Amino acid sequence: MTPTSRSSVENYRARTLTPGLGRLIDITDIAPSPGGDRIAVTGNVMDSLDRPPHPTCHLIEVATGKIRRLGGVGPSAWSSDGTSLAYVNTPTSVAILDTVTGSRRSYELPGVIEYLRFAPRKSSVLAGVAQMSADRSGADGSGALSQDAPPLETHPVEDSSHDAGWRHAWRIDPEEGTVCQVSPPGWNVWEADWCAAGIVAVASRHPEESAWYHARIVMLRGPHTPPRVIARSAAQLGLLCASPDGTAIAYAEAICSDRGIVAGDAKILDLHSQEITPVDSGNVDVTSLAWRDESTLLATGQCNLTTVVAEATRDGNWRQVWSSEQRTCGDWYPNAVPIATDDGPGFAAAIHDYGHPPALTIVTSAGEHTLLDTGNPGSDYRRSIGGTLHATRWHAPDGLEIAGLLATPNSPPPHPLIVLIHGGPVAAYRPSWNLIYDWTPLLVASGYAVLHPNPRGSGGRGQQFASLVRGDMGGADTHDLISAVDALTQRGAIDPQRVAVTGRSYGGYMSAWLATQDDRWAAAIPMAPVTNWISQHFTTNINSFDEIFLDDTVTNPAGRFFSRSPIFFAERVRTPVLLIGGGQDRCTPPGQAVEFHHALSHHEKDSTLVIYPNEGHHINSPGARSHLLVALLDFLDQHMPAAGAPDRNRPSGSSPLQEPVTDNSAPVPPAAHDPRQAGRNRGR
Ligand SMILES: CSCC[C@H](NC=O)C(=O)N[C@@H](CO)C(=O)O
Repeated sequence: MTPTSRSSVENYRARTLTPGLGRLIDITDIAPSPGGDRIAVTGNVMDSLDRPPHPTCHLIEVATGKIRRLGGVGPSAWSSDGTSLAYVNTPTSVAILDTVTGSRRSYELPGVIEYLRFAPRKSSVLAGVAQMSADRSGADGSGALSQDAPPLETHPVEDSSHDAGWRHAWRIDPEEGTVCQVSPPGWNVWEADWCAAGIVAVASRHPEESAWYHARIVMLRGPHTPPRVIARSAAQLGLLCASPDGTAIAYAEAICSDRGIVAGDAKILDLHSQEITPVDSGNVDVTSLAWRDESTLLATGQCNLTTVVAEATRDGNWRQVWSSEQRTCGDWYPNAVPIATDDGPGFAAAIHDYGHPPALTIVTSAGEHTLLDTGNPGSDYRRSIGGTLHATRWHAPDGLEIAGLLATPNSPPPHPLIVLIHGGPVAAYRPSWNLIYDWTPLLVASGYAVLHPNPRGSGGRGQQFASLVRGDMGGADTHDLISAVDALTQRGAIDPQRVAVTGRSYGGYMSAWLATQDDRWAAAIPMAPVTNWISQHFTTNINSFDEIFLDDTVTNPAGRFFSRSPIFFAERVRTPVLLIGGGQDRCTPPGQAVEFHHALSHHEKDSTLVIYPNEGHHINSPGARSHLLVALLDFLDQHMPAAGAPDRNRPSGSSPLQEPVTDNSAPVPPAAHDPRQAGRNRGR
């Protein structure tokens, strides 16, 4: 670790984060009251630079913008008369606040509460409860849900005592003061909502993450009766919500690679007639659904790089009410919720773009009204050093147009380039504040252009486009990425001698794979990668994923489990490789990075391995994150220094990232981020 990169990262973190300490820095859940006069908001607050942000609920008065901190960890739900607000108070308890009297009662549940739904016109609350041993989704960072459990001493996915935790639906009855499980044993409930006949759910017969890929929509019939299946799909099912009168449900049918990252075709199922009406959203992949009233849904979606908000009626008609190619809302994908306003029906969303962090905004036909802006001098500073983001398009060798977002320093081109490949593969970039990973502004400020490509298989371009990666991972999408580098070179935007490839999860797989397929890369940095689909199949908690997306069986020796695994082509690699993994990752276990490192070392290639013992699929703790960024900058600087990168001979403090800050943070405690396992092999 060079002191220069270290001080760059520490200064970057201090200057971008310190001004936001103690304040909301993002918005993760928005719940408007039925009358639209108040909005319950959950967002993250960071108290100190060396602790991860924590979620907190707030209540905002729409007329005045007055904000009250409720505490709790969210999310929340309103009763239909607007007099009660339920919110997750601690990970395992729900608070129900009487907003008229101010009194509050708390209900303890036997696990981690993931979502809440108030029964229409009643006081009961439905809670989705996951047992402590249940897995987080890969999209949520993987690892066990239990925050307090000590890190496992053994390799987590090989620990046979690890019992997959179940997820169940529970009912809280405030009038009786009781809580009870309402889903039957033997059925795992991923999502649920009230309906006229009881409760509808996305459910599967097994609790493991892998079972989600085959989940169905069921009608729950109490804790002692098997549910009745009411909808199934060859793809995945999500975004379930029931109409306020409980007579219909809306959901999305989508090709998904991750639980919680859903973009697809919206459907409405009439629970009485059993008739399913497709919503005609055209080229828009639907990413969130919420009923405005008995007959109208507010839907959000992505169409290529554009974010779309629309209203859909029960007969499947679609009317766009807002769209932007420059701004977006939501987290992994666009998200917005309906709100009643004096100007008529509107929507509330956390709107952001590459230059502005999320701002809670109410949008009506009369215009936009910002209620809460999470911007602060730290985000202003980040904008000032983060360069410019442009949409860019190129053609793959087979003629298919591919789109992406290119972030460039404000210095003249050509720039050294980092190709930052998103995970999934069915996810997508759009012009958002964090561009999924939150690394781009630092890389741009260090002198690198960063390409965020949406190769075939990405979300937001329809189910046919998403399906192009099924049975062909590491196939045509490889050429979508290579052709991007060719196009940017031809346009004079980048220096082809200094191109790195990186990404996490599926992006980590593609980074390792590209290093085996082409020698043009100056550096490859696969993070949480898959490098051997065969061992991945037997160690991951989502082995349905590889079967679906390789469209093959692990026992086929001539099949894609072999032919698309980077490890079997390690001898071809000419690129220096830095492999990163999380010790608690159950999605792409750390063994995937370890195996590739050993294979590269066996062939005397230049490989470095860093495993963070206490991290999951995402590297979240501030210490490990800082270590990762320093390792990344050092590796890039070593193999493809940026012209505008800090000059090693320049005195500290003379580059934008090294200016001393007045309110500096404490240095990162070394014990928090010392990699347990780090190896280096200097190859030929
Ligand atoms: C390559 S195996 C699984 C990869 C994972 N997708 C499914 O779980 C993945 O790429 N996750 C992304 C999110 O899309 C990530 O960034 O973690």
